[in-house]
Amino acid sequence: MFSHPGFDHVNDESMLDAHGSVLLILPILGFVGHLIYNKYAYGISSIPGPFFAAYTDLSRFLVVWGRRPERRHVELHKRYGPLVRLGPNCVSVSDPAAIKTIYGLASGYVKVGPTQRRLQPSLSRHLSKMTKGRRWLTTSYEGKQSSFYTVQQQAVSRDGHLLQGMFNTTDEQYHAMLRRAVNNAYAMSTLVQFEPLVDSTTTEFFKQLTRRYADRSDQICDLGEWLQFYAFDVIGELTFSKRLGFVEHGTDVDDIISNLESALGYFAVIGQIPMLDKLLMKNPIRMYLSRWGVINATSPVAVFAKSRMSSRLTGLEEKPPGTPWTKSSTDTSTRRRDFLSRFLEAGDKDPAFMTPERVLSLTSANVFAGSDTTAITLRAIFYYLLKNLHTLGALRKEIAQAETDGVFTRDDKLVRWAEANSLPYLGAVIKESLRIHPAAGLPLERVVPHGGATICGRFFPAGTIVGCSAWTIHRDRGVFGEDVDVFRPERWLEDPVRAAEMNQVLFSFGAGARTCAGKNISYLEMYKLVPAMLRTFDIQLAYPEREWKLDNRWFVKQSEFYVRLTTRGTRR
Ligand code: HEM
Repeated sequence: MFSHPGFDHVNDESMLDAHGSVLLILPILGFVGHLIYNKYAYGISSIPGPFFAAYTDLSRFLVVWGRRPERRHVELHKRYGPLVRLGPNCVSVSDPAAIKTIYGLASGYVKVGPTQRRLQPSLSRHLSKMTKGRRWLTTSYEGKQSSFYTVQQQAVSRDGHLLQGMFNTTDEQYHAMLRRAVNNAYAMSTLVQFEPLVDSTTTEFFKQLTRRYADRSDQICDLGEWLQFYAFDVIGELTFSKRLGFVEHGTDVDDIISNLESALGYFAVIGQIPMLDKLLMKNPIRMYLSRWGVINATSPVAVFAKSRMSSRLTGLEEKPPGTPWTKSSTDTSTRRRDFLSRFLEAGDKDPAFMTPERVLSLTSANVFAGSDTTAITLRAIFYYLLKNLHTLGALRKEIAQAETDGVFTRDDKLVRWAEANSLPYLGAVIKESLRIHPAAGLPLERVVPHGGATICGRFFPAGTIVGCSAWTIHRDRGVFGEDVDVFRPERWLEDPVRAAEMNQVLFSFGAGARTCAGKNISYLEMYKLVPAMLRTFDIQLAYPEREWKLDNRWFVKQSEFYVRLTTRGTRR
């Protein structure tokens, strides 16, 4: 056979070129195929949304990365209507009527969410036969795949053991048992017993503000930061009977605020592409290094909660997870009626279920879910009052009237819960602040249950991630009125029927089985602090022409909220 060396060379080169091209083209084809699959395989291709959102979760990842997703979500719903596709398998819903459907007690929507491919049922059944039901090949929406909420489960010990708390657990049965065991601690009827714990922090808070800022023309107070110190110390008092020292020292004790902030930023962004969590925070190598003591992967919140609990309990550090701890029998503080003592009582009733680790998870959940959120709402209350001076005037008038009527019975300027509760305008201010600036700034994701569901007249296959965000729900003009962008507490007082309707869809605390456990506690804090603060100080914006800054890392945190303080009446 004739063969010319030059030709061989040419053939080799073209073979190589062909191989190279195939190697290049195959991944491109795979990638394009993957994008097209994303667009059509989830059965929601007709839901409108930004172009790239249908093809890749990178789209919503970048929106959250930009730190103002709540603003973007409001814009998107204005443009596309009540249903917006945020990702290949993720839909944001802004119709208030959908709250009942998605979050209703018997709705069957849960916090578990798939990130792996969800196959159409027929294809899934077929593949299941082919693979003899092996799950890893036939990914379904059931099971414990990573999701927005599992990203938030953090390591509780160096061995990488994850803490399943009330807020972040995706096991609904476990959640129901946990919540049932401690529901009493959060009940309205226990609030009165918590009052002294709130009062002691409030007294210290006013003492520090007076000493550092009041009546000093050279001193500007970062009220936003101080309200955060306050909220953290209150949660410390309520949970551990131990103020954590934020207010006394005017500083971020043990860097817990900044640590929590970083964690929240991570949860928000990585929660959009949850499988990244396995490469980053829950990377097996990272966990391995932690087990070997090279790094420490334990969550700062868990470390913080553990160290606060250690003075009340012995043997916490040494025992492996799951073994009971012993209460220090000589420590009378265990009898205090704070959250920890209530959780421990639940442990006495059912030691097999309420293990030390679960008590730790409950105390951590309080710190995680109850500090930043309350600080954010308190900031919103004061900021909007100061930006809308007529509302501040109306609230001051109500407080002055209560003063004249002898409603307030304490010798200091603090206000009892029952007294504050009798102030309707105060209630309206709090509700309006919760409406206009909800703490949680992302859709609260849930998974459409078996059989699929109809939302806003559209069918969604089982496994679709759907969620409402308070930021879009609260801008529904049908429910809240045409002036949704205006801070107007009066809307809550004008018409009782309308107010009841608004109350029904106020979504700041979520809804249904996973609604905020600490809602009553946060009302207790807000109802007590706001009138007491206004009775103690005159407050003015230091820079009335400036706006605060917002940063949405799951919770929409405000900064640059500066005020001047003047003491009212006689100093205490
Ligand atoms: C104004 C203050 C607060 C706001 C706006 C708020 C908001 C929320 C929201 C939106 C959820 C539901 C999250 C979801 O569905 O994914 C939630 C859950 C939760 N919150 Fe709050 N919260 C506040 C204060 C508190 C306080 C003070 C505590 C503790 C004392 C607390 C403890 C919890 C817990 C334990 C959960 C999980 C409930 C469950 O899944 O059963 N929160 N909160």
